Amino acid sequence: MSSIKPVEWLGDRLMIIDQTRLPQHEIYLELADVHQVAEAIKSLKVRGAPSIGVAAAYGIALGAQQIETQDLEEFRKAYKNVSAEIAATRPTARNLFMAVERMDDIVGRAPDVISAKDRLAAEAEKIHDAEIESTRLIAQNGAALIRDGDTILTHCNTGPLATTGSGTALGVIIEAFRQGKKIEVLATETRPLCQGARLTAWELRREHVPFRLITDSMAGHFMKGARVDMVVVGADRIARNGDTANKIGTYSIAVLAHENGIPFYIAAPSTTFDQRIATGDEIVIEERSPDEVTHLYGKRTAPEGIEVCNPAFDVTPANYITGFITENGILKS
Ligand SMILES: CSC[C@@H](O)[C@@H](O)C(=O)COP(=O)(O)O
Repeated sequence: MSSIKPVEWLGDRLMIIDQTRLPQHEIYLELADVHQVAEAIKSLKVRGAPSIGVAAAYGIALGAQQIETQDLEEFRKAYKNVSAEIAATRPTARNLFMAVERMDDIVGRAPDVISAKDRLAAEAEKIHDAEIESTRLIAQNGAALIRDGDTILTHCNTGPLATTGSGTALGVIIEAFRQGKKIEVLATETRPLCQGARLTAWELRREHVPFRLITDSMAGHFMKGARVDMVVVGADRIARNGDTANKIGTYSIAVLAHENGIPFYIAAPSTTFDQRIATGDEIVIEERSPDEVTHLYGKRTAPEGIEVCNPAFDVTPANYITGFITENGILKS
């Protein structure tokens, strides 16, 4: 089985797998400029906090490469637009802003245009390599929490597609399975865009991990019946006090886990932790198009002309979180 490369730097363009077309179509797209990268992030062709951060870094490196001047001040002015275009794509994932800040810092310190461009490309590769290594360690650290015979519930998609590496929550699950533990997974559909049904189901099947797909509203039913031993999900941004933004629906699952005495873990690299914000109240929640709610797989399911809410994420208060599985070990909440 070939390994998935959700984001690949080709030196003068970026290749991604179009996650909006999975699982029916495995299509790779070549993105030739920063505008195409920004559009791919906005439209979720590339998605999941670590993958967004990696694509953002390469997008900025690509945009900078295409600035034609040799004058450093002019270059820095044009670079600001490149960086701002990427920063404006999606507001919630900390990884995106971590990447933007690191790239901005490189430009601020470069002595000339040629070295700025070279160092930006090198920095993007460094960010990419670090996410791959972090998720490898997260998978190992988290797998130790899983016992033989466990049923694990997960939400959204947090595998290789979402991370460019082993995955966060899904990486933990896949690693436990590879270690020979007999586990079963309950994967939620994850409305409105069905990252669970489309992407997690695709990734688990590729890995031959036994799983069953459930709709989001079935989670409580399975937890109450003592048929879930552990919940593990990913994160888009974690505040200093441990409040965690993740895919919409995560908060409901955390409350249900708490009510039923089931451990609830967040798996995330240090690049998702935001030291600048004290609590989850400061996290900006992305509001996406109403079409994502009124339509399912491109087909309208709701009447025309109605009011719709579509927050892409919610915040789970730290007191519902048993612990954080990171590359540096398990942090208790
Ligand atoms: C390892 S990915 C962690 C999160 O980014 C993931 O759980 C999630 O919420 C993804 O949301 P998405 O809107 O699909 O980018």
